[in-house]
Amino acid sequence: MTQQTLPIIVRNLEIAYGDFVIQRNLNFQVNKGEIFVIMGGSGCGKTTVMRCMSGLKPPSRGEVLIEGVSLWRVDPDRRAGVSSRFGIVYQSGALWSSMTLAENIGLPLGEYTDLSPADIRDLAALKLALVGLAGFEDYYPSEISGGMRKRAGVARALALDPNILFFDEPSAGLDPITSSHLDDLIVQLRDHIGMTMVLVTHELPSIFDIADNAVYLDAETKSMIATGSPDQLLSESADPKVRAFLTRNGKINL
Ligand SMILES: Nc1ncnc2c1ncn2[C@@H]1O[C@H](COP(=O)(O)OP(=O)(O)OP(=O)(O)O)[C@@H](O)[C@H]1O
Repeated sequence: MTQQTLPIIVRNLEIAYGDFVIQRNLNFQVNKGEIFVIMGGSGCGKTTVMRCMSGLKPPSRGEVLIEGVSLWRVDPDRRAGVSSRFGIVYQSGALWSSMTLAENIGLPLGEYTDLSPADIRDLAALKLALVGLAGFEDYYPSEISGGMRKRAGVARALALDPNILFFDEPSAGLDPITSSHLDDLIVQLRDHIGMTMVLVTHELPSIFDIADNAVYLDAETKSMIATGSPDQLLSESADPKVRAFLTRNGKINL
């Protein structure tokens, strides 16, 4: 795959808050149609790296190439154009509590398209059906379960037909069964729509069940110490931190 067709290349990336560097020397790529996980212990910078990859926070050094376009070196208008092809699913679902699910999903459609209100409603219903919420158009977020709210958050992120979907801790606050259903949905969307997915998570079941490739960020050295498929990292990584992370709680037997 050439640089132009690779969805995401992260090159020599450094992220910082003010003078405080969180991660540096990050180099990895995300292939088209893959589920890519950013993993690591609490506070190592996973969410910040994802914010940088999705156009929300500028890096202090290095670059993020999206299909060959350097996201932080182009002008803000071009960056907004590239970012408009991203969908972001936030931990909380980020739904407006005073709006129905259909209205929540219709919001970006009303803002960024010329579709009529009737078409917007139809499209919102279609996106809800895609995530298994057909018939829930007129429900308010408070009237559905936590797992359903996450799905509605996914439907909203799908509203503008993104080519890359970013998830921040999709399983946060969900029980293991609901979380595994959400993982199934992520795989289905990738398989049926061919979207590229980037997930921040430290949930081992998700990492081993759905990730094609991953990067491990280490808080101590402030850099990535491994990248590859989780199975490959488990069997080949000599780094004790990566092995400890992937085998913690005795969930995986070596
Ligand atoms: N807006 C901010 N200003 C200053 N420091 C911040 C800000 N947001 C995060 N940080 C710090 O940056 C570091 C990385 O945070 P980040 O949320 O990216 O890590 P994470 O790996 O996603 O954490 P977690 O797994 O706990 O959600 C942390 O030390 C955090 O305290």
